[in-house]
Amino acid sequence: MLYVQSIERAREATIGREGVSEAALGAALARTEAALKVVRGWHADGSLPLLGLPAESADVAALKPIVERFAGATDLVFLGTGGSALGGQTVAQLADHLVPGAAPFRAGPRIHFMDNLDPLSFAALLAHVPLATARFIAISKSGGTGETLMQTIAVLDALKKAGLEARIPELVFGLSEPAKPGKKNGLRTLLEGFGVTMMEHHTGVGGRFSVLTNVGLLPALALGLDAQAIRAGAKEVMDAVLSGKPAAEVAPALGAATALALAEERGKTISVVMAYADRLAMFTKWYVQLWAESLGKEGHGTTPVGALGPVDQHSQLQLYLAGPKDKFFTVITTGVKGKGPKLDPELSKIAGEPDFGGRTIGDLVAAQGRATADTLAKNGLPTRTIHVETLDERSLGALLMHFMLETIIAAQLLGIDAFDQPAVEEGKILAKQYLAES
Ligand SMILES: O=P(O)(O)OC[C@H]1O[C@](O)(CO)[C@@H](O)[C@@H]1O
Repeated sequence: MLYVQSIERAREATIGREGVSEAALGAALARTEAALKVVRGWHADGSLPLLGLPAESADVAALKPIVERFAGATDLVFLGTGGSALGGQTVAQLADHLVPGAAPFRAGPRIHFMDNLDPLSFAALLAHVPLATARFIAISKSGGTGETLMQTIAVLDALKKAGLEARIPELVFGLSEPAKPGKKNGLRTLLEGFGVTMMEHHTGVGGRFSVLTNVGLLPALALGLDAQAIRAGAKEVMDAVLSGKPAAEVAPALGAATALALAEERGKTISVVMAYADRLAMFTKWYVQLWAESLGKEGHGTTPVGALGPVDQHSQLQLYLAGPKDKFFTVITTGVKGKGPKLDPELSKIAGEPDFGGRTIGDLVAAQGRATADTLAKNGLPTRTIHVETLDERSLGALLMHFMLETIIAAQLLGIDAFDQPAVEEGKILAKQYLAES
């Protein structure tokens, strides 16, 4: 198994009355059998293409010629937001993207995910990025997201003003849904007008579920990662779902049942995912969108919170341990024992920490992850642990698939559609209206 999940510290039998009772978990698991059946049916009839992706590889191979066109680039600038950026960034962290201490020294092109629209940041990018040697990749499933359209227009304009208009088809790439009669796709129309190569966003895979498509795997390949291994890891989890085993033995099903039972029985309306690895920081942000946008409907949903260990022990843990008992915790650890600098015994003694001597930084981080899970449990707070011994493409693929399946199964249990986000549209329309009036 690429990861090991345990819900023992979420059970009433282990932690007391804030934990899920056997009866409530049993009932949720019984409902989960039906949800699993639905998911297996969707896989069999192909009606949810995401479920078949882990077994595919031809589409990944087809990205090679695009990635070859990035060769020699000084900068790769990804334009896009939400599901069009979070999966790519999550995967890119395996190649040290946004990893303190490592990111500035990584070989290869500089990576920019301009996912948040901030005028000062975007102006800074355009002022500093060498336009002639950068590649710009605009990603939007709908092709109508205001942030992405604005960024793309600004880039095209900058290229034109720099006398690079003739090179736009070489420097700019697009990724969006195929043209549909009667459906506006501003990004596609704009870029095609400049002769830009357009890649197709899978029509059957929603943005926040798109990390295993070209949306997440193009950045992976561009950073030299093994995209097929990401798919292979995801396939192991999908295979477990298809194995026909009972829900209690299928990790994403057990996770969904536990989360839902804790929300219903014990009022755990906040789901904190705390990962003890810098390279999982974006994973927690990806999870937040996935869980929030998929389940926050019709008065349902629990509020996802991403946290990073050990740093957030020094900001959030006090609240988690002594604040309202409204949270379900997931602590994700990796096999860091023995990793990193080994500490000098003499210096450790002088610092008043003789036990640090001969130990590695990874030894401490491993101990901290374990201690946090145990402390939460000792305080009667329901905690699931997920351990990934080796964080690499395969295990990340497995984690991504686990959480996508857990979310889909949770939506089934709640009787809601995991794949739309109708409430967000209202604000988008209003913002465009205010802009027109300004
Ligand atoms: O990929 P698109 O269509 O630009 O959408 C970006 C994001 O905006 C949302 O539609 C929400 O506003 C997300 O669901 C999506 O991931």
